Amino acid sequence: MAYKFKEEYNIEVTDGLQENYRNILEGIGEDISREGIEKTPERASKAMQFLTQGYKMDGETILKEAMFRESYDEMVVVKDIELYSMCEHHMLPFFGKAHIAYIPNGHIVGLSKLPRVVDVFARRLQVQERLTHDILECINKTMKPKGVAVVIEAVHMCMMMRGVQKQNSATTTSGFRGQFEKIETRNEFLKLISSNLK
Ligand SMILES: Nc1nc2c(ncn2[C@@H]2O[C@H](COP(=O)(O)OP(=O)(O)OP(=O)(O)O)[C@@H](O)[C@H]2O)c(=O)[nH]1
Ligand SMILES: [Zn+2]
Repeated sequence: MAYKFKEEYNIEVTDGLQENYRNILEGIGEDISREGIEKTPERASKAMQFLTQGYKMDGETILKEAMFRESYDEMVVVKDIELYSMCEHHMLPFFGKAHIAYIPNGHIVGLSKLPRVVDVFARRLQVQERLTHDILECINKTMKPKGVAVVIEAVHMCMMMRGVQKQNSATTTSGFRGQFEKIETRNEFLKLISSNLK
């Protein structure tokens, strides 16, 4: 169960980050001794460790914990997996949904492991394209399915709160391997993820 983030923080990392957060607060003109801010460096340090816990996780190990031999060879789709990540350019959140499909090749995987793999790669500094690719390749390499597809739809705070300040634009990225490279299979997946069935 190495992938479960325990609320245990490395003291040296926490101390190092706290020092830096103190500098940031001073840098923006905050009074670091006022009551509301006093503990903020420690809180922010722990929050940042939580949000980047994916660096310590391994997607392959997670998938292998629940791969079961099974002859089912139709498409399996897990859609609307919520994700929270941070862009590597501004360290601001981007968030949205991931949709994953695979076609088994002798093995199925525990359904919860797919959202866990999303978190492994989302809980780091990312760009949406690489996040999509990381998830795709992890599933492809570990499960060797007949096909795998990943679509991510997300909004980026760095485009909303600052910069171009566009509130209504969303970004879609996708990746397809194996049988999903065929247009009919890809279309079936895209149709399934656009249905409202919950
Ligand atoms: N391709 C891609 N770009 C991203 C992602 N997240 C943020 N960005 C972009 O990264 C770019 C960084 O561009 P720079 O010109 O170096 O940074 P900047 O001056 O802050 O740019 P603006 O955001 O346009 O103000 C921006 O265009 C962001 O919109 C992502 O996941 N994928
Ligand atoms: Zn950004």
